Amino acid sequence: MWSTTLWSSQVRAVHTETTSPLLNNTPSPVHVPLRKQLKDEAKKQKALGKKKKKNVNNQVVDGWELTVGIEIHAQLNTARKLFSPATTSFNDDPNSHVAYFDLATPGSQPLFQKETLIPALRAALALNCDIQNVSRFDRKHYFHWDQPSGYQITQYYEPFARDGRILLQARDGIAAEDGDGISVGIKQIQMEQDTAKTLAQPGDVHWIDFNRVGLPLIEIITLPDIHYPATAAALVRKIQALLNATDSCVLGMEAGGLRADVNVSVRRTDDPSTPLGQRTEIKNLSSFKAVEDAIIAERDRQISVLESGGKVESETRGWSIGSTETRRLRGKEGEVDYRYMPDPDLAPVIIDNDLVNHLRDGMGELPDAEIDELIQRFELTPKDALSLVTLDGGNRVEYFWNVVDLLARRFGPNATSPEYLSGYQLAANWILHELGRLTSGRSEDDAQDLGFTEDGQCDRVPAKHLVDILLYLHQRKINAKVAKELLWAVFRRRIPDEYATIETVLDEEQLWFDELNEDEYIKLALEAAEGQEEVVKQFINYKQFPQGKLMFLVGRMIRLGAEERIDPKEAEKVMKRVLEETLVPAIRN
Ligand SMILES: Nc1ncnc2c1ncn2[C@@H]1O[C@H](COP(=O)(O)OP(=O)(O)OP(=O)(O)O)[C@@H](O)[C@H]1O
Ligand SMILES: [Mg+2]
Ligand SMILES: [Mg+2]
Repeated sequence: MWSTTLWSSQVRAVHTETTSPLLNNTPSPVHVPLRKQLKDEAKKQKALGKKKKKNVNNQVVDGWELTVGIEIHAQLNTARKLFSPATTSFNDDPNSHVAYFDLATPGSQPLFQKETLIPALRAALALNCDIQNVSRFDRKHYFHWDQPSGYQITQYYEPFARDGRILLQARDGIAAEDGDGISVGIKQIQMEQDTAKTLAQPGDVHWIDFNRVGLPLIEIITLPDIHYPATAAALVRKIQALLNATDSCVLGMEAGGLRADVNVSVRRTDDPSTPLGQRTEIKNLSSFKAVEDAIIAERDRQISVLESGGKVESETRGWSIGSTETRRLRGKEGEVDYRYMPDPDLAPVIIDNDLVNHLRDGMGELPDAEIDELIQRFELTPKDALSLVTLDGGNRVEYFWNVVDLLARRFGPNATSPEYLSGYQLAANWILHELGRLTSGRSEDDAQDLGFTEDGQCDRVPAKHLVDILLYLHQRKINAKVAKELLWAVFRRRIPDEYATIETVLDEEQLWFDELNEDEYIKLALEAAEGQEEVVKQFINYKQFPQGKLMFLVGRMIRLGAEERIDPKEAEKVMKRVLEETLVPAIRN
């Protein structure tokens, strides 16, 4: 009876005259993908030749204290909607996953989908919350086309999780003013329904996609514990990483699976007894940068209002990428406007301690512990370790672990001994930087996702191919240039079928590194220095070692020799030794 394909791939047009003052999701202008917005903005800035004030230097305004509290809405990783058996979908045909209840069809009733609790509980545990054994659902009323029933079901009076905490460390990218770290309180987490998606069209037409209506969300509400814009962005980034790591939410901000509302207030620092200032709320931010930029803009706006004798109004504001100002959307609705009431159609949610303990035991390693492990085991920099864990929603680090396993197998019984450390480091470096380069693209065609899966597979660059390339490079059987070309060939699927393995490619194309032997390097160094007495003289009694001159001579070596037989690092070493032991003494005498 519950149809999940109520409207098959149709988009209905709705004509509107007015918009509700209470609408939650303000209709967006004609939809432009985030990636394109970011690109366009970069172009615009470039064209203007504008140098923006760096955010790093803009964390504090003398005489004022900023206070921020954040509400994060995240889509739970579940198969079904919160109160209907319609399946969840991303990017499917519009209105293809809609049950009667989702449209508030008369006679339909909510059916709580219990399994949606599992990812919600995992998220709450990762944020150190107290799970409430009893919680309830309430109705929050407002009238807008994105919510057909006229109310959103949420948890207002009794949320399922309270009193959590998240620790932010310096390596998470918090403002320098916060020092080594800061703990931000989580006031509560509640489950609630998502709204339908509105796609504004030219003219007075809005398309509505009800696939999203009723999807399960959690709203994570922090205490107003944040005082610097960069720390706010770091908090959202870290919560996203935690939600990904616990599989509570699989989509990040860029994919629209996570949205943040920031609440901003300011107060003068001269009298510490003054209460917090009046907050305004900026809704629906969809990137970490937008979080930081919008807070800075709103802080500065409030300060100038107050400095000119005005009063900050309680209001809801908006922000668009690339702007320098927030804009008023509407006065902030109060609790009275929403007419909250317990939902009489839904029973209380009872959560047993056994379930909570079971989930806590099965949580696995959280990002902080994983970053510590990467730093300790492979001596990665905190920055690289953090990037590895954060990129691709945590999928890239899974790929790294797969590569580590394969490498260890190839290194043999002593795989954990220090002599192989540089091999694992090379892998981390390549997985972060060289693989990153593949998609940041030489051409538009390359600008695509590498498509890492949750279990760390990558169809475009299979781990076994990468391991072959890295091993040959590490053993100096190929040089870096060939290694990079091979990576591109793998990525672009340019390796012909008959070349089944990397080894056959190297054989067939004669790409093995046939490095010069020591005598040949020395001969080449001497040859490169011929007729360069003036340069060689710079290496006698220098104040600062003339590295530039050394590299000039190395450059000559590479041009004179067979480039594919030279390792530039080795050439540099030999050149330096030849200068010190032969060429300089010859001039001195
Ligand atoms: N003076 C203040 N300055 C900055 N932030 C504040 C201040 N007072 C409260 N906050 C923050 O504002 C947020 C309030 O969120 P909450 O969901 O409780 O209410 P709401 O914004 O009225 O609800 P909703 O937007 O979901 O309808 C919290 O993150 C809180 O920490
Ligand atoms: Mg809220
Ligand atoms: Mg709010």
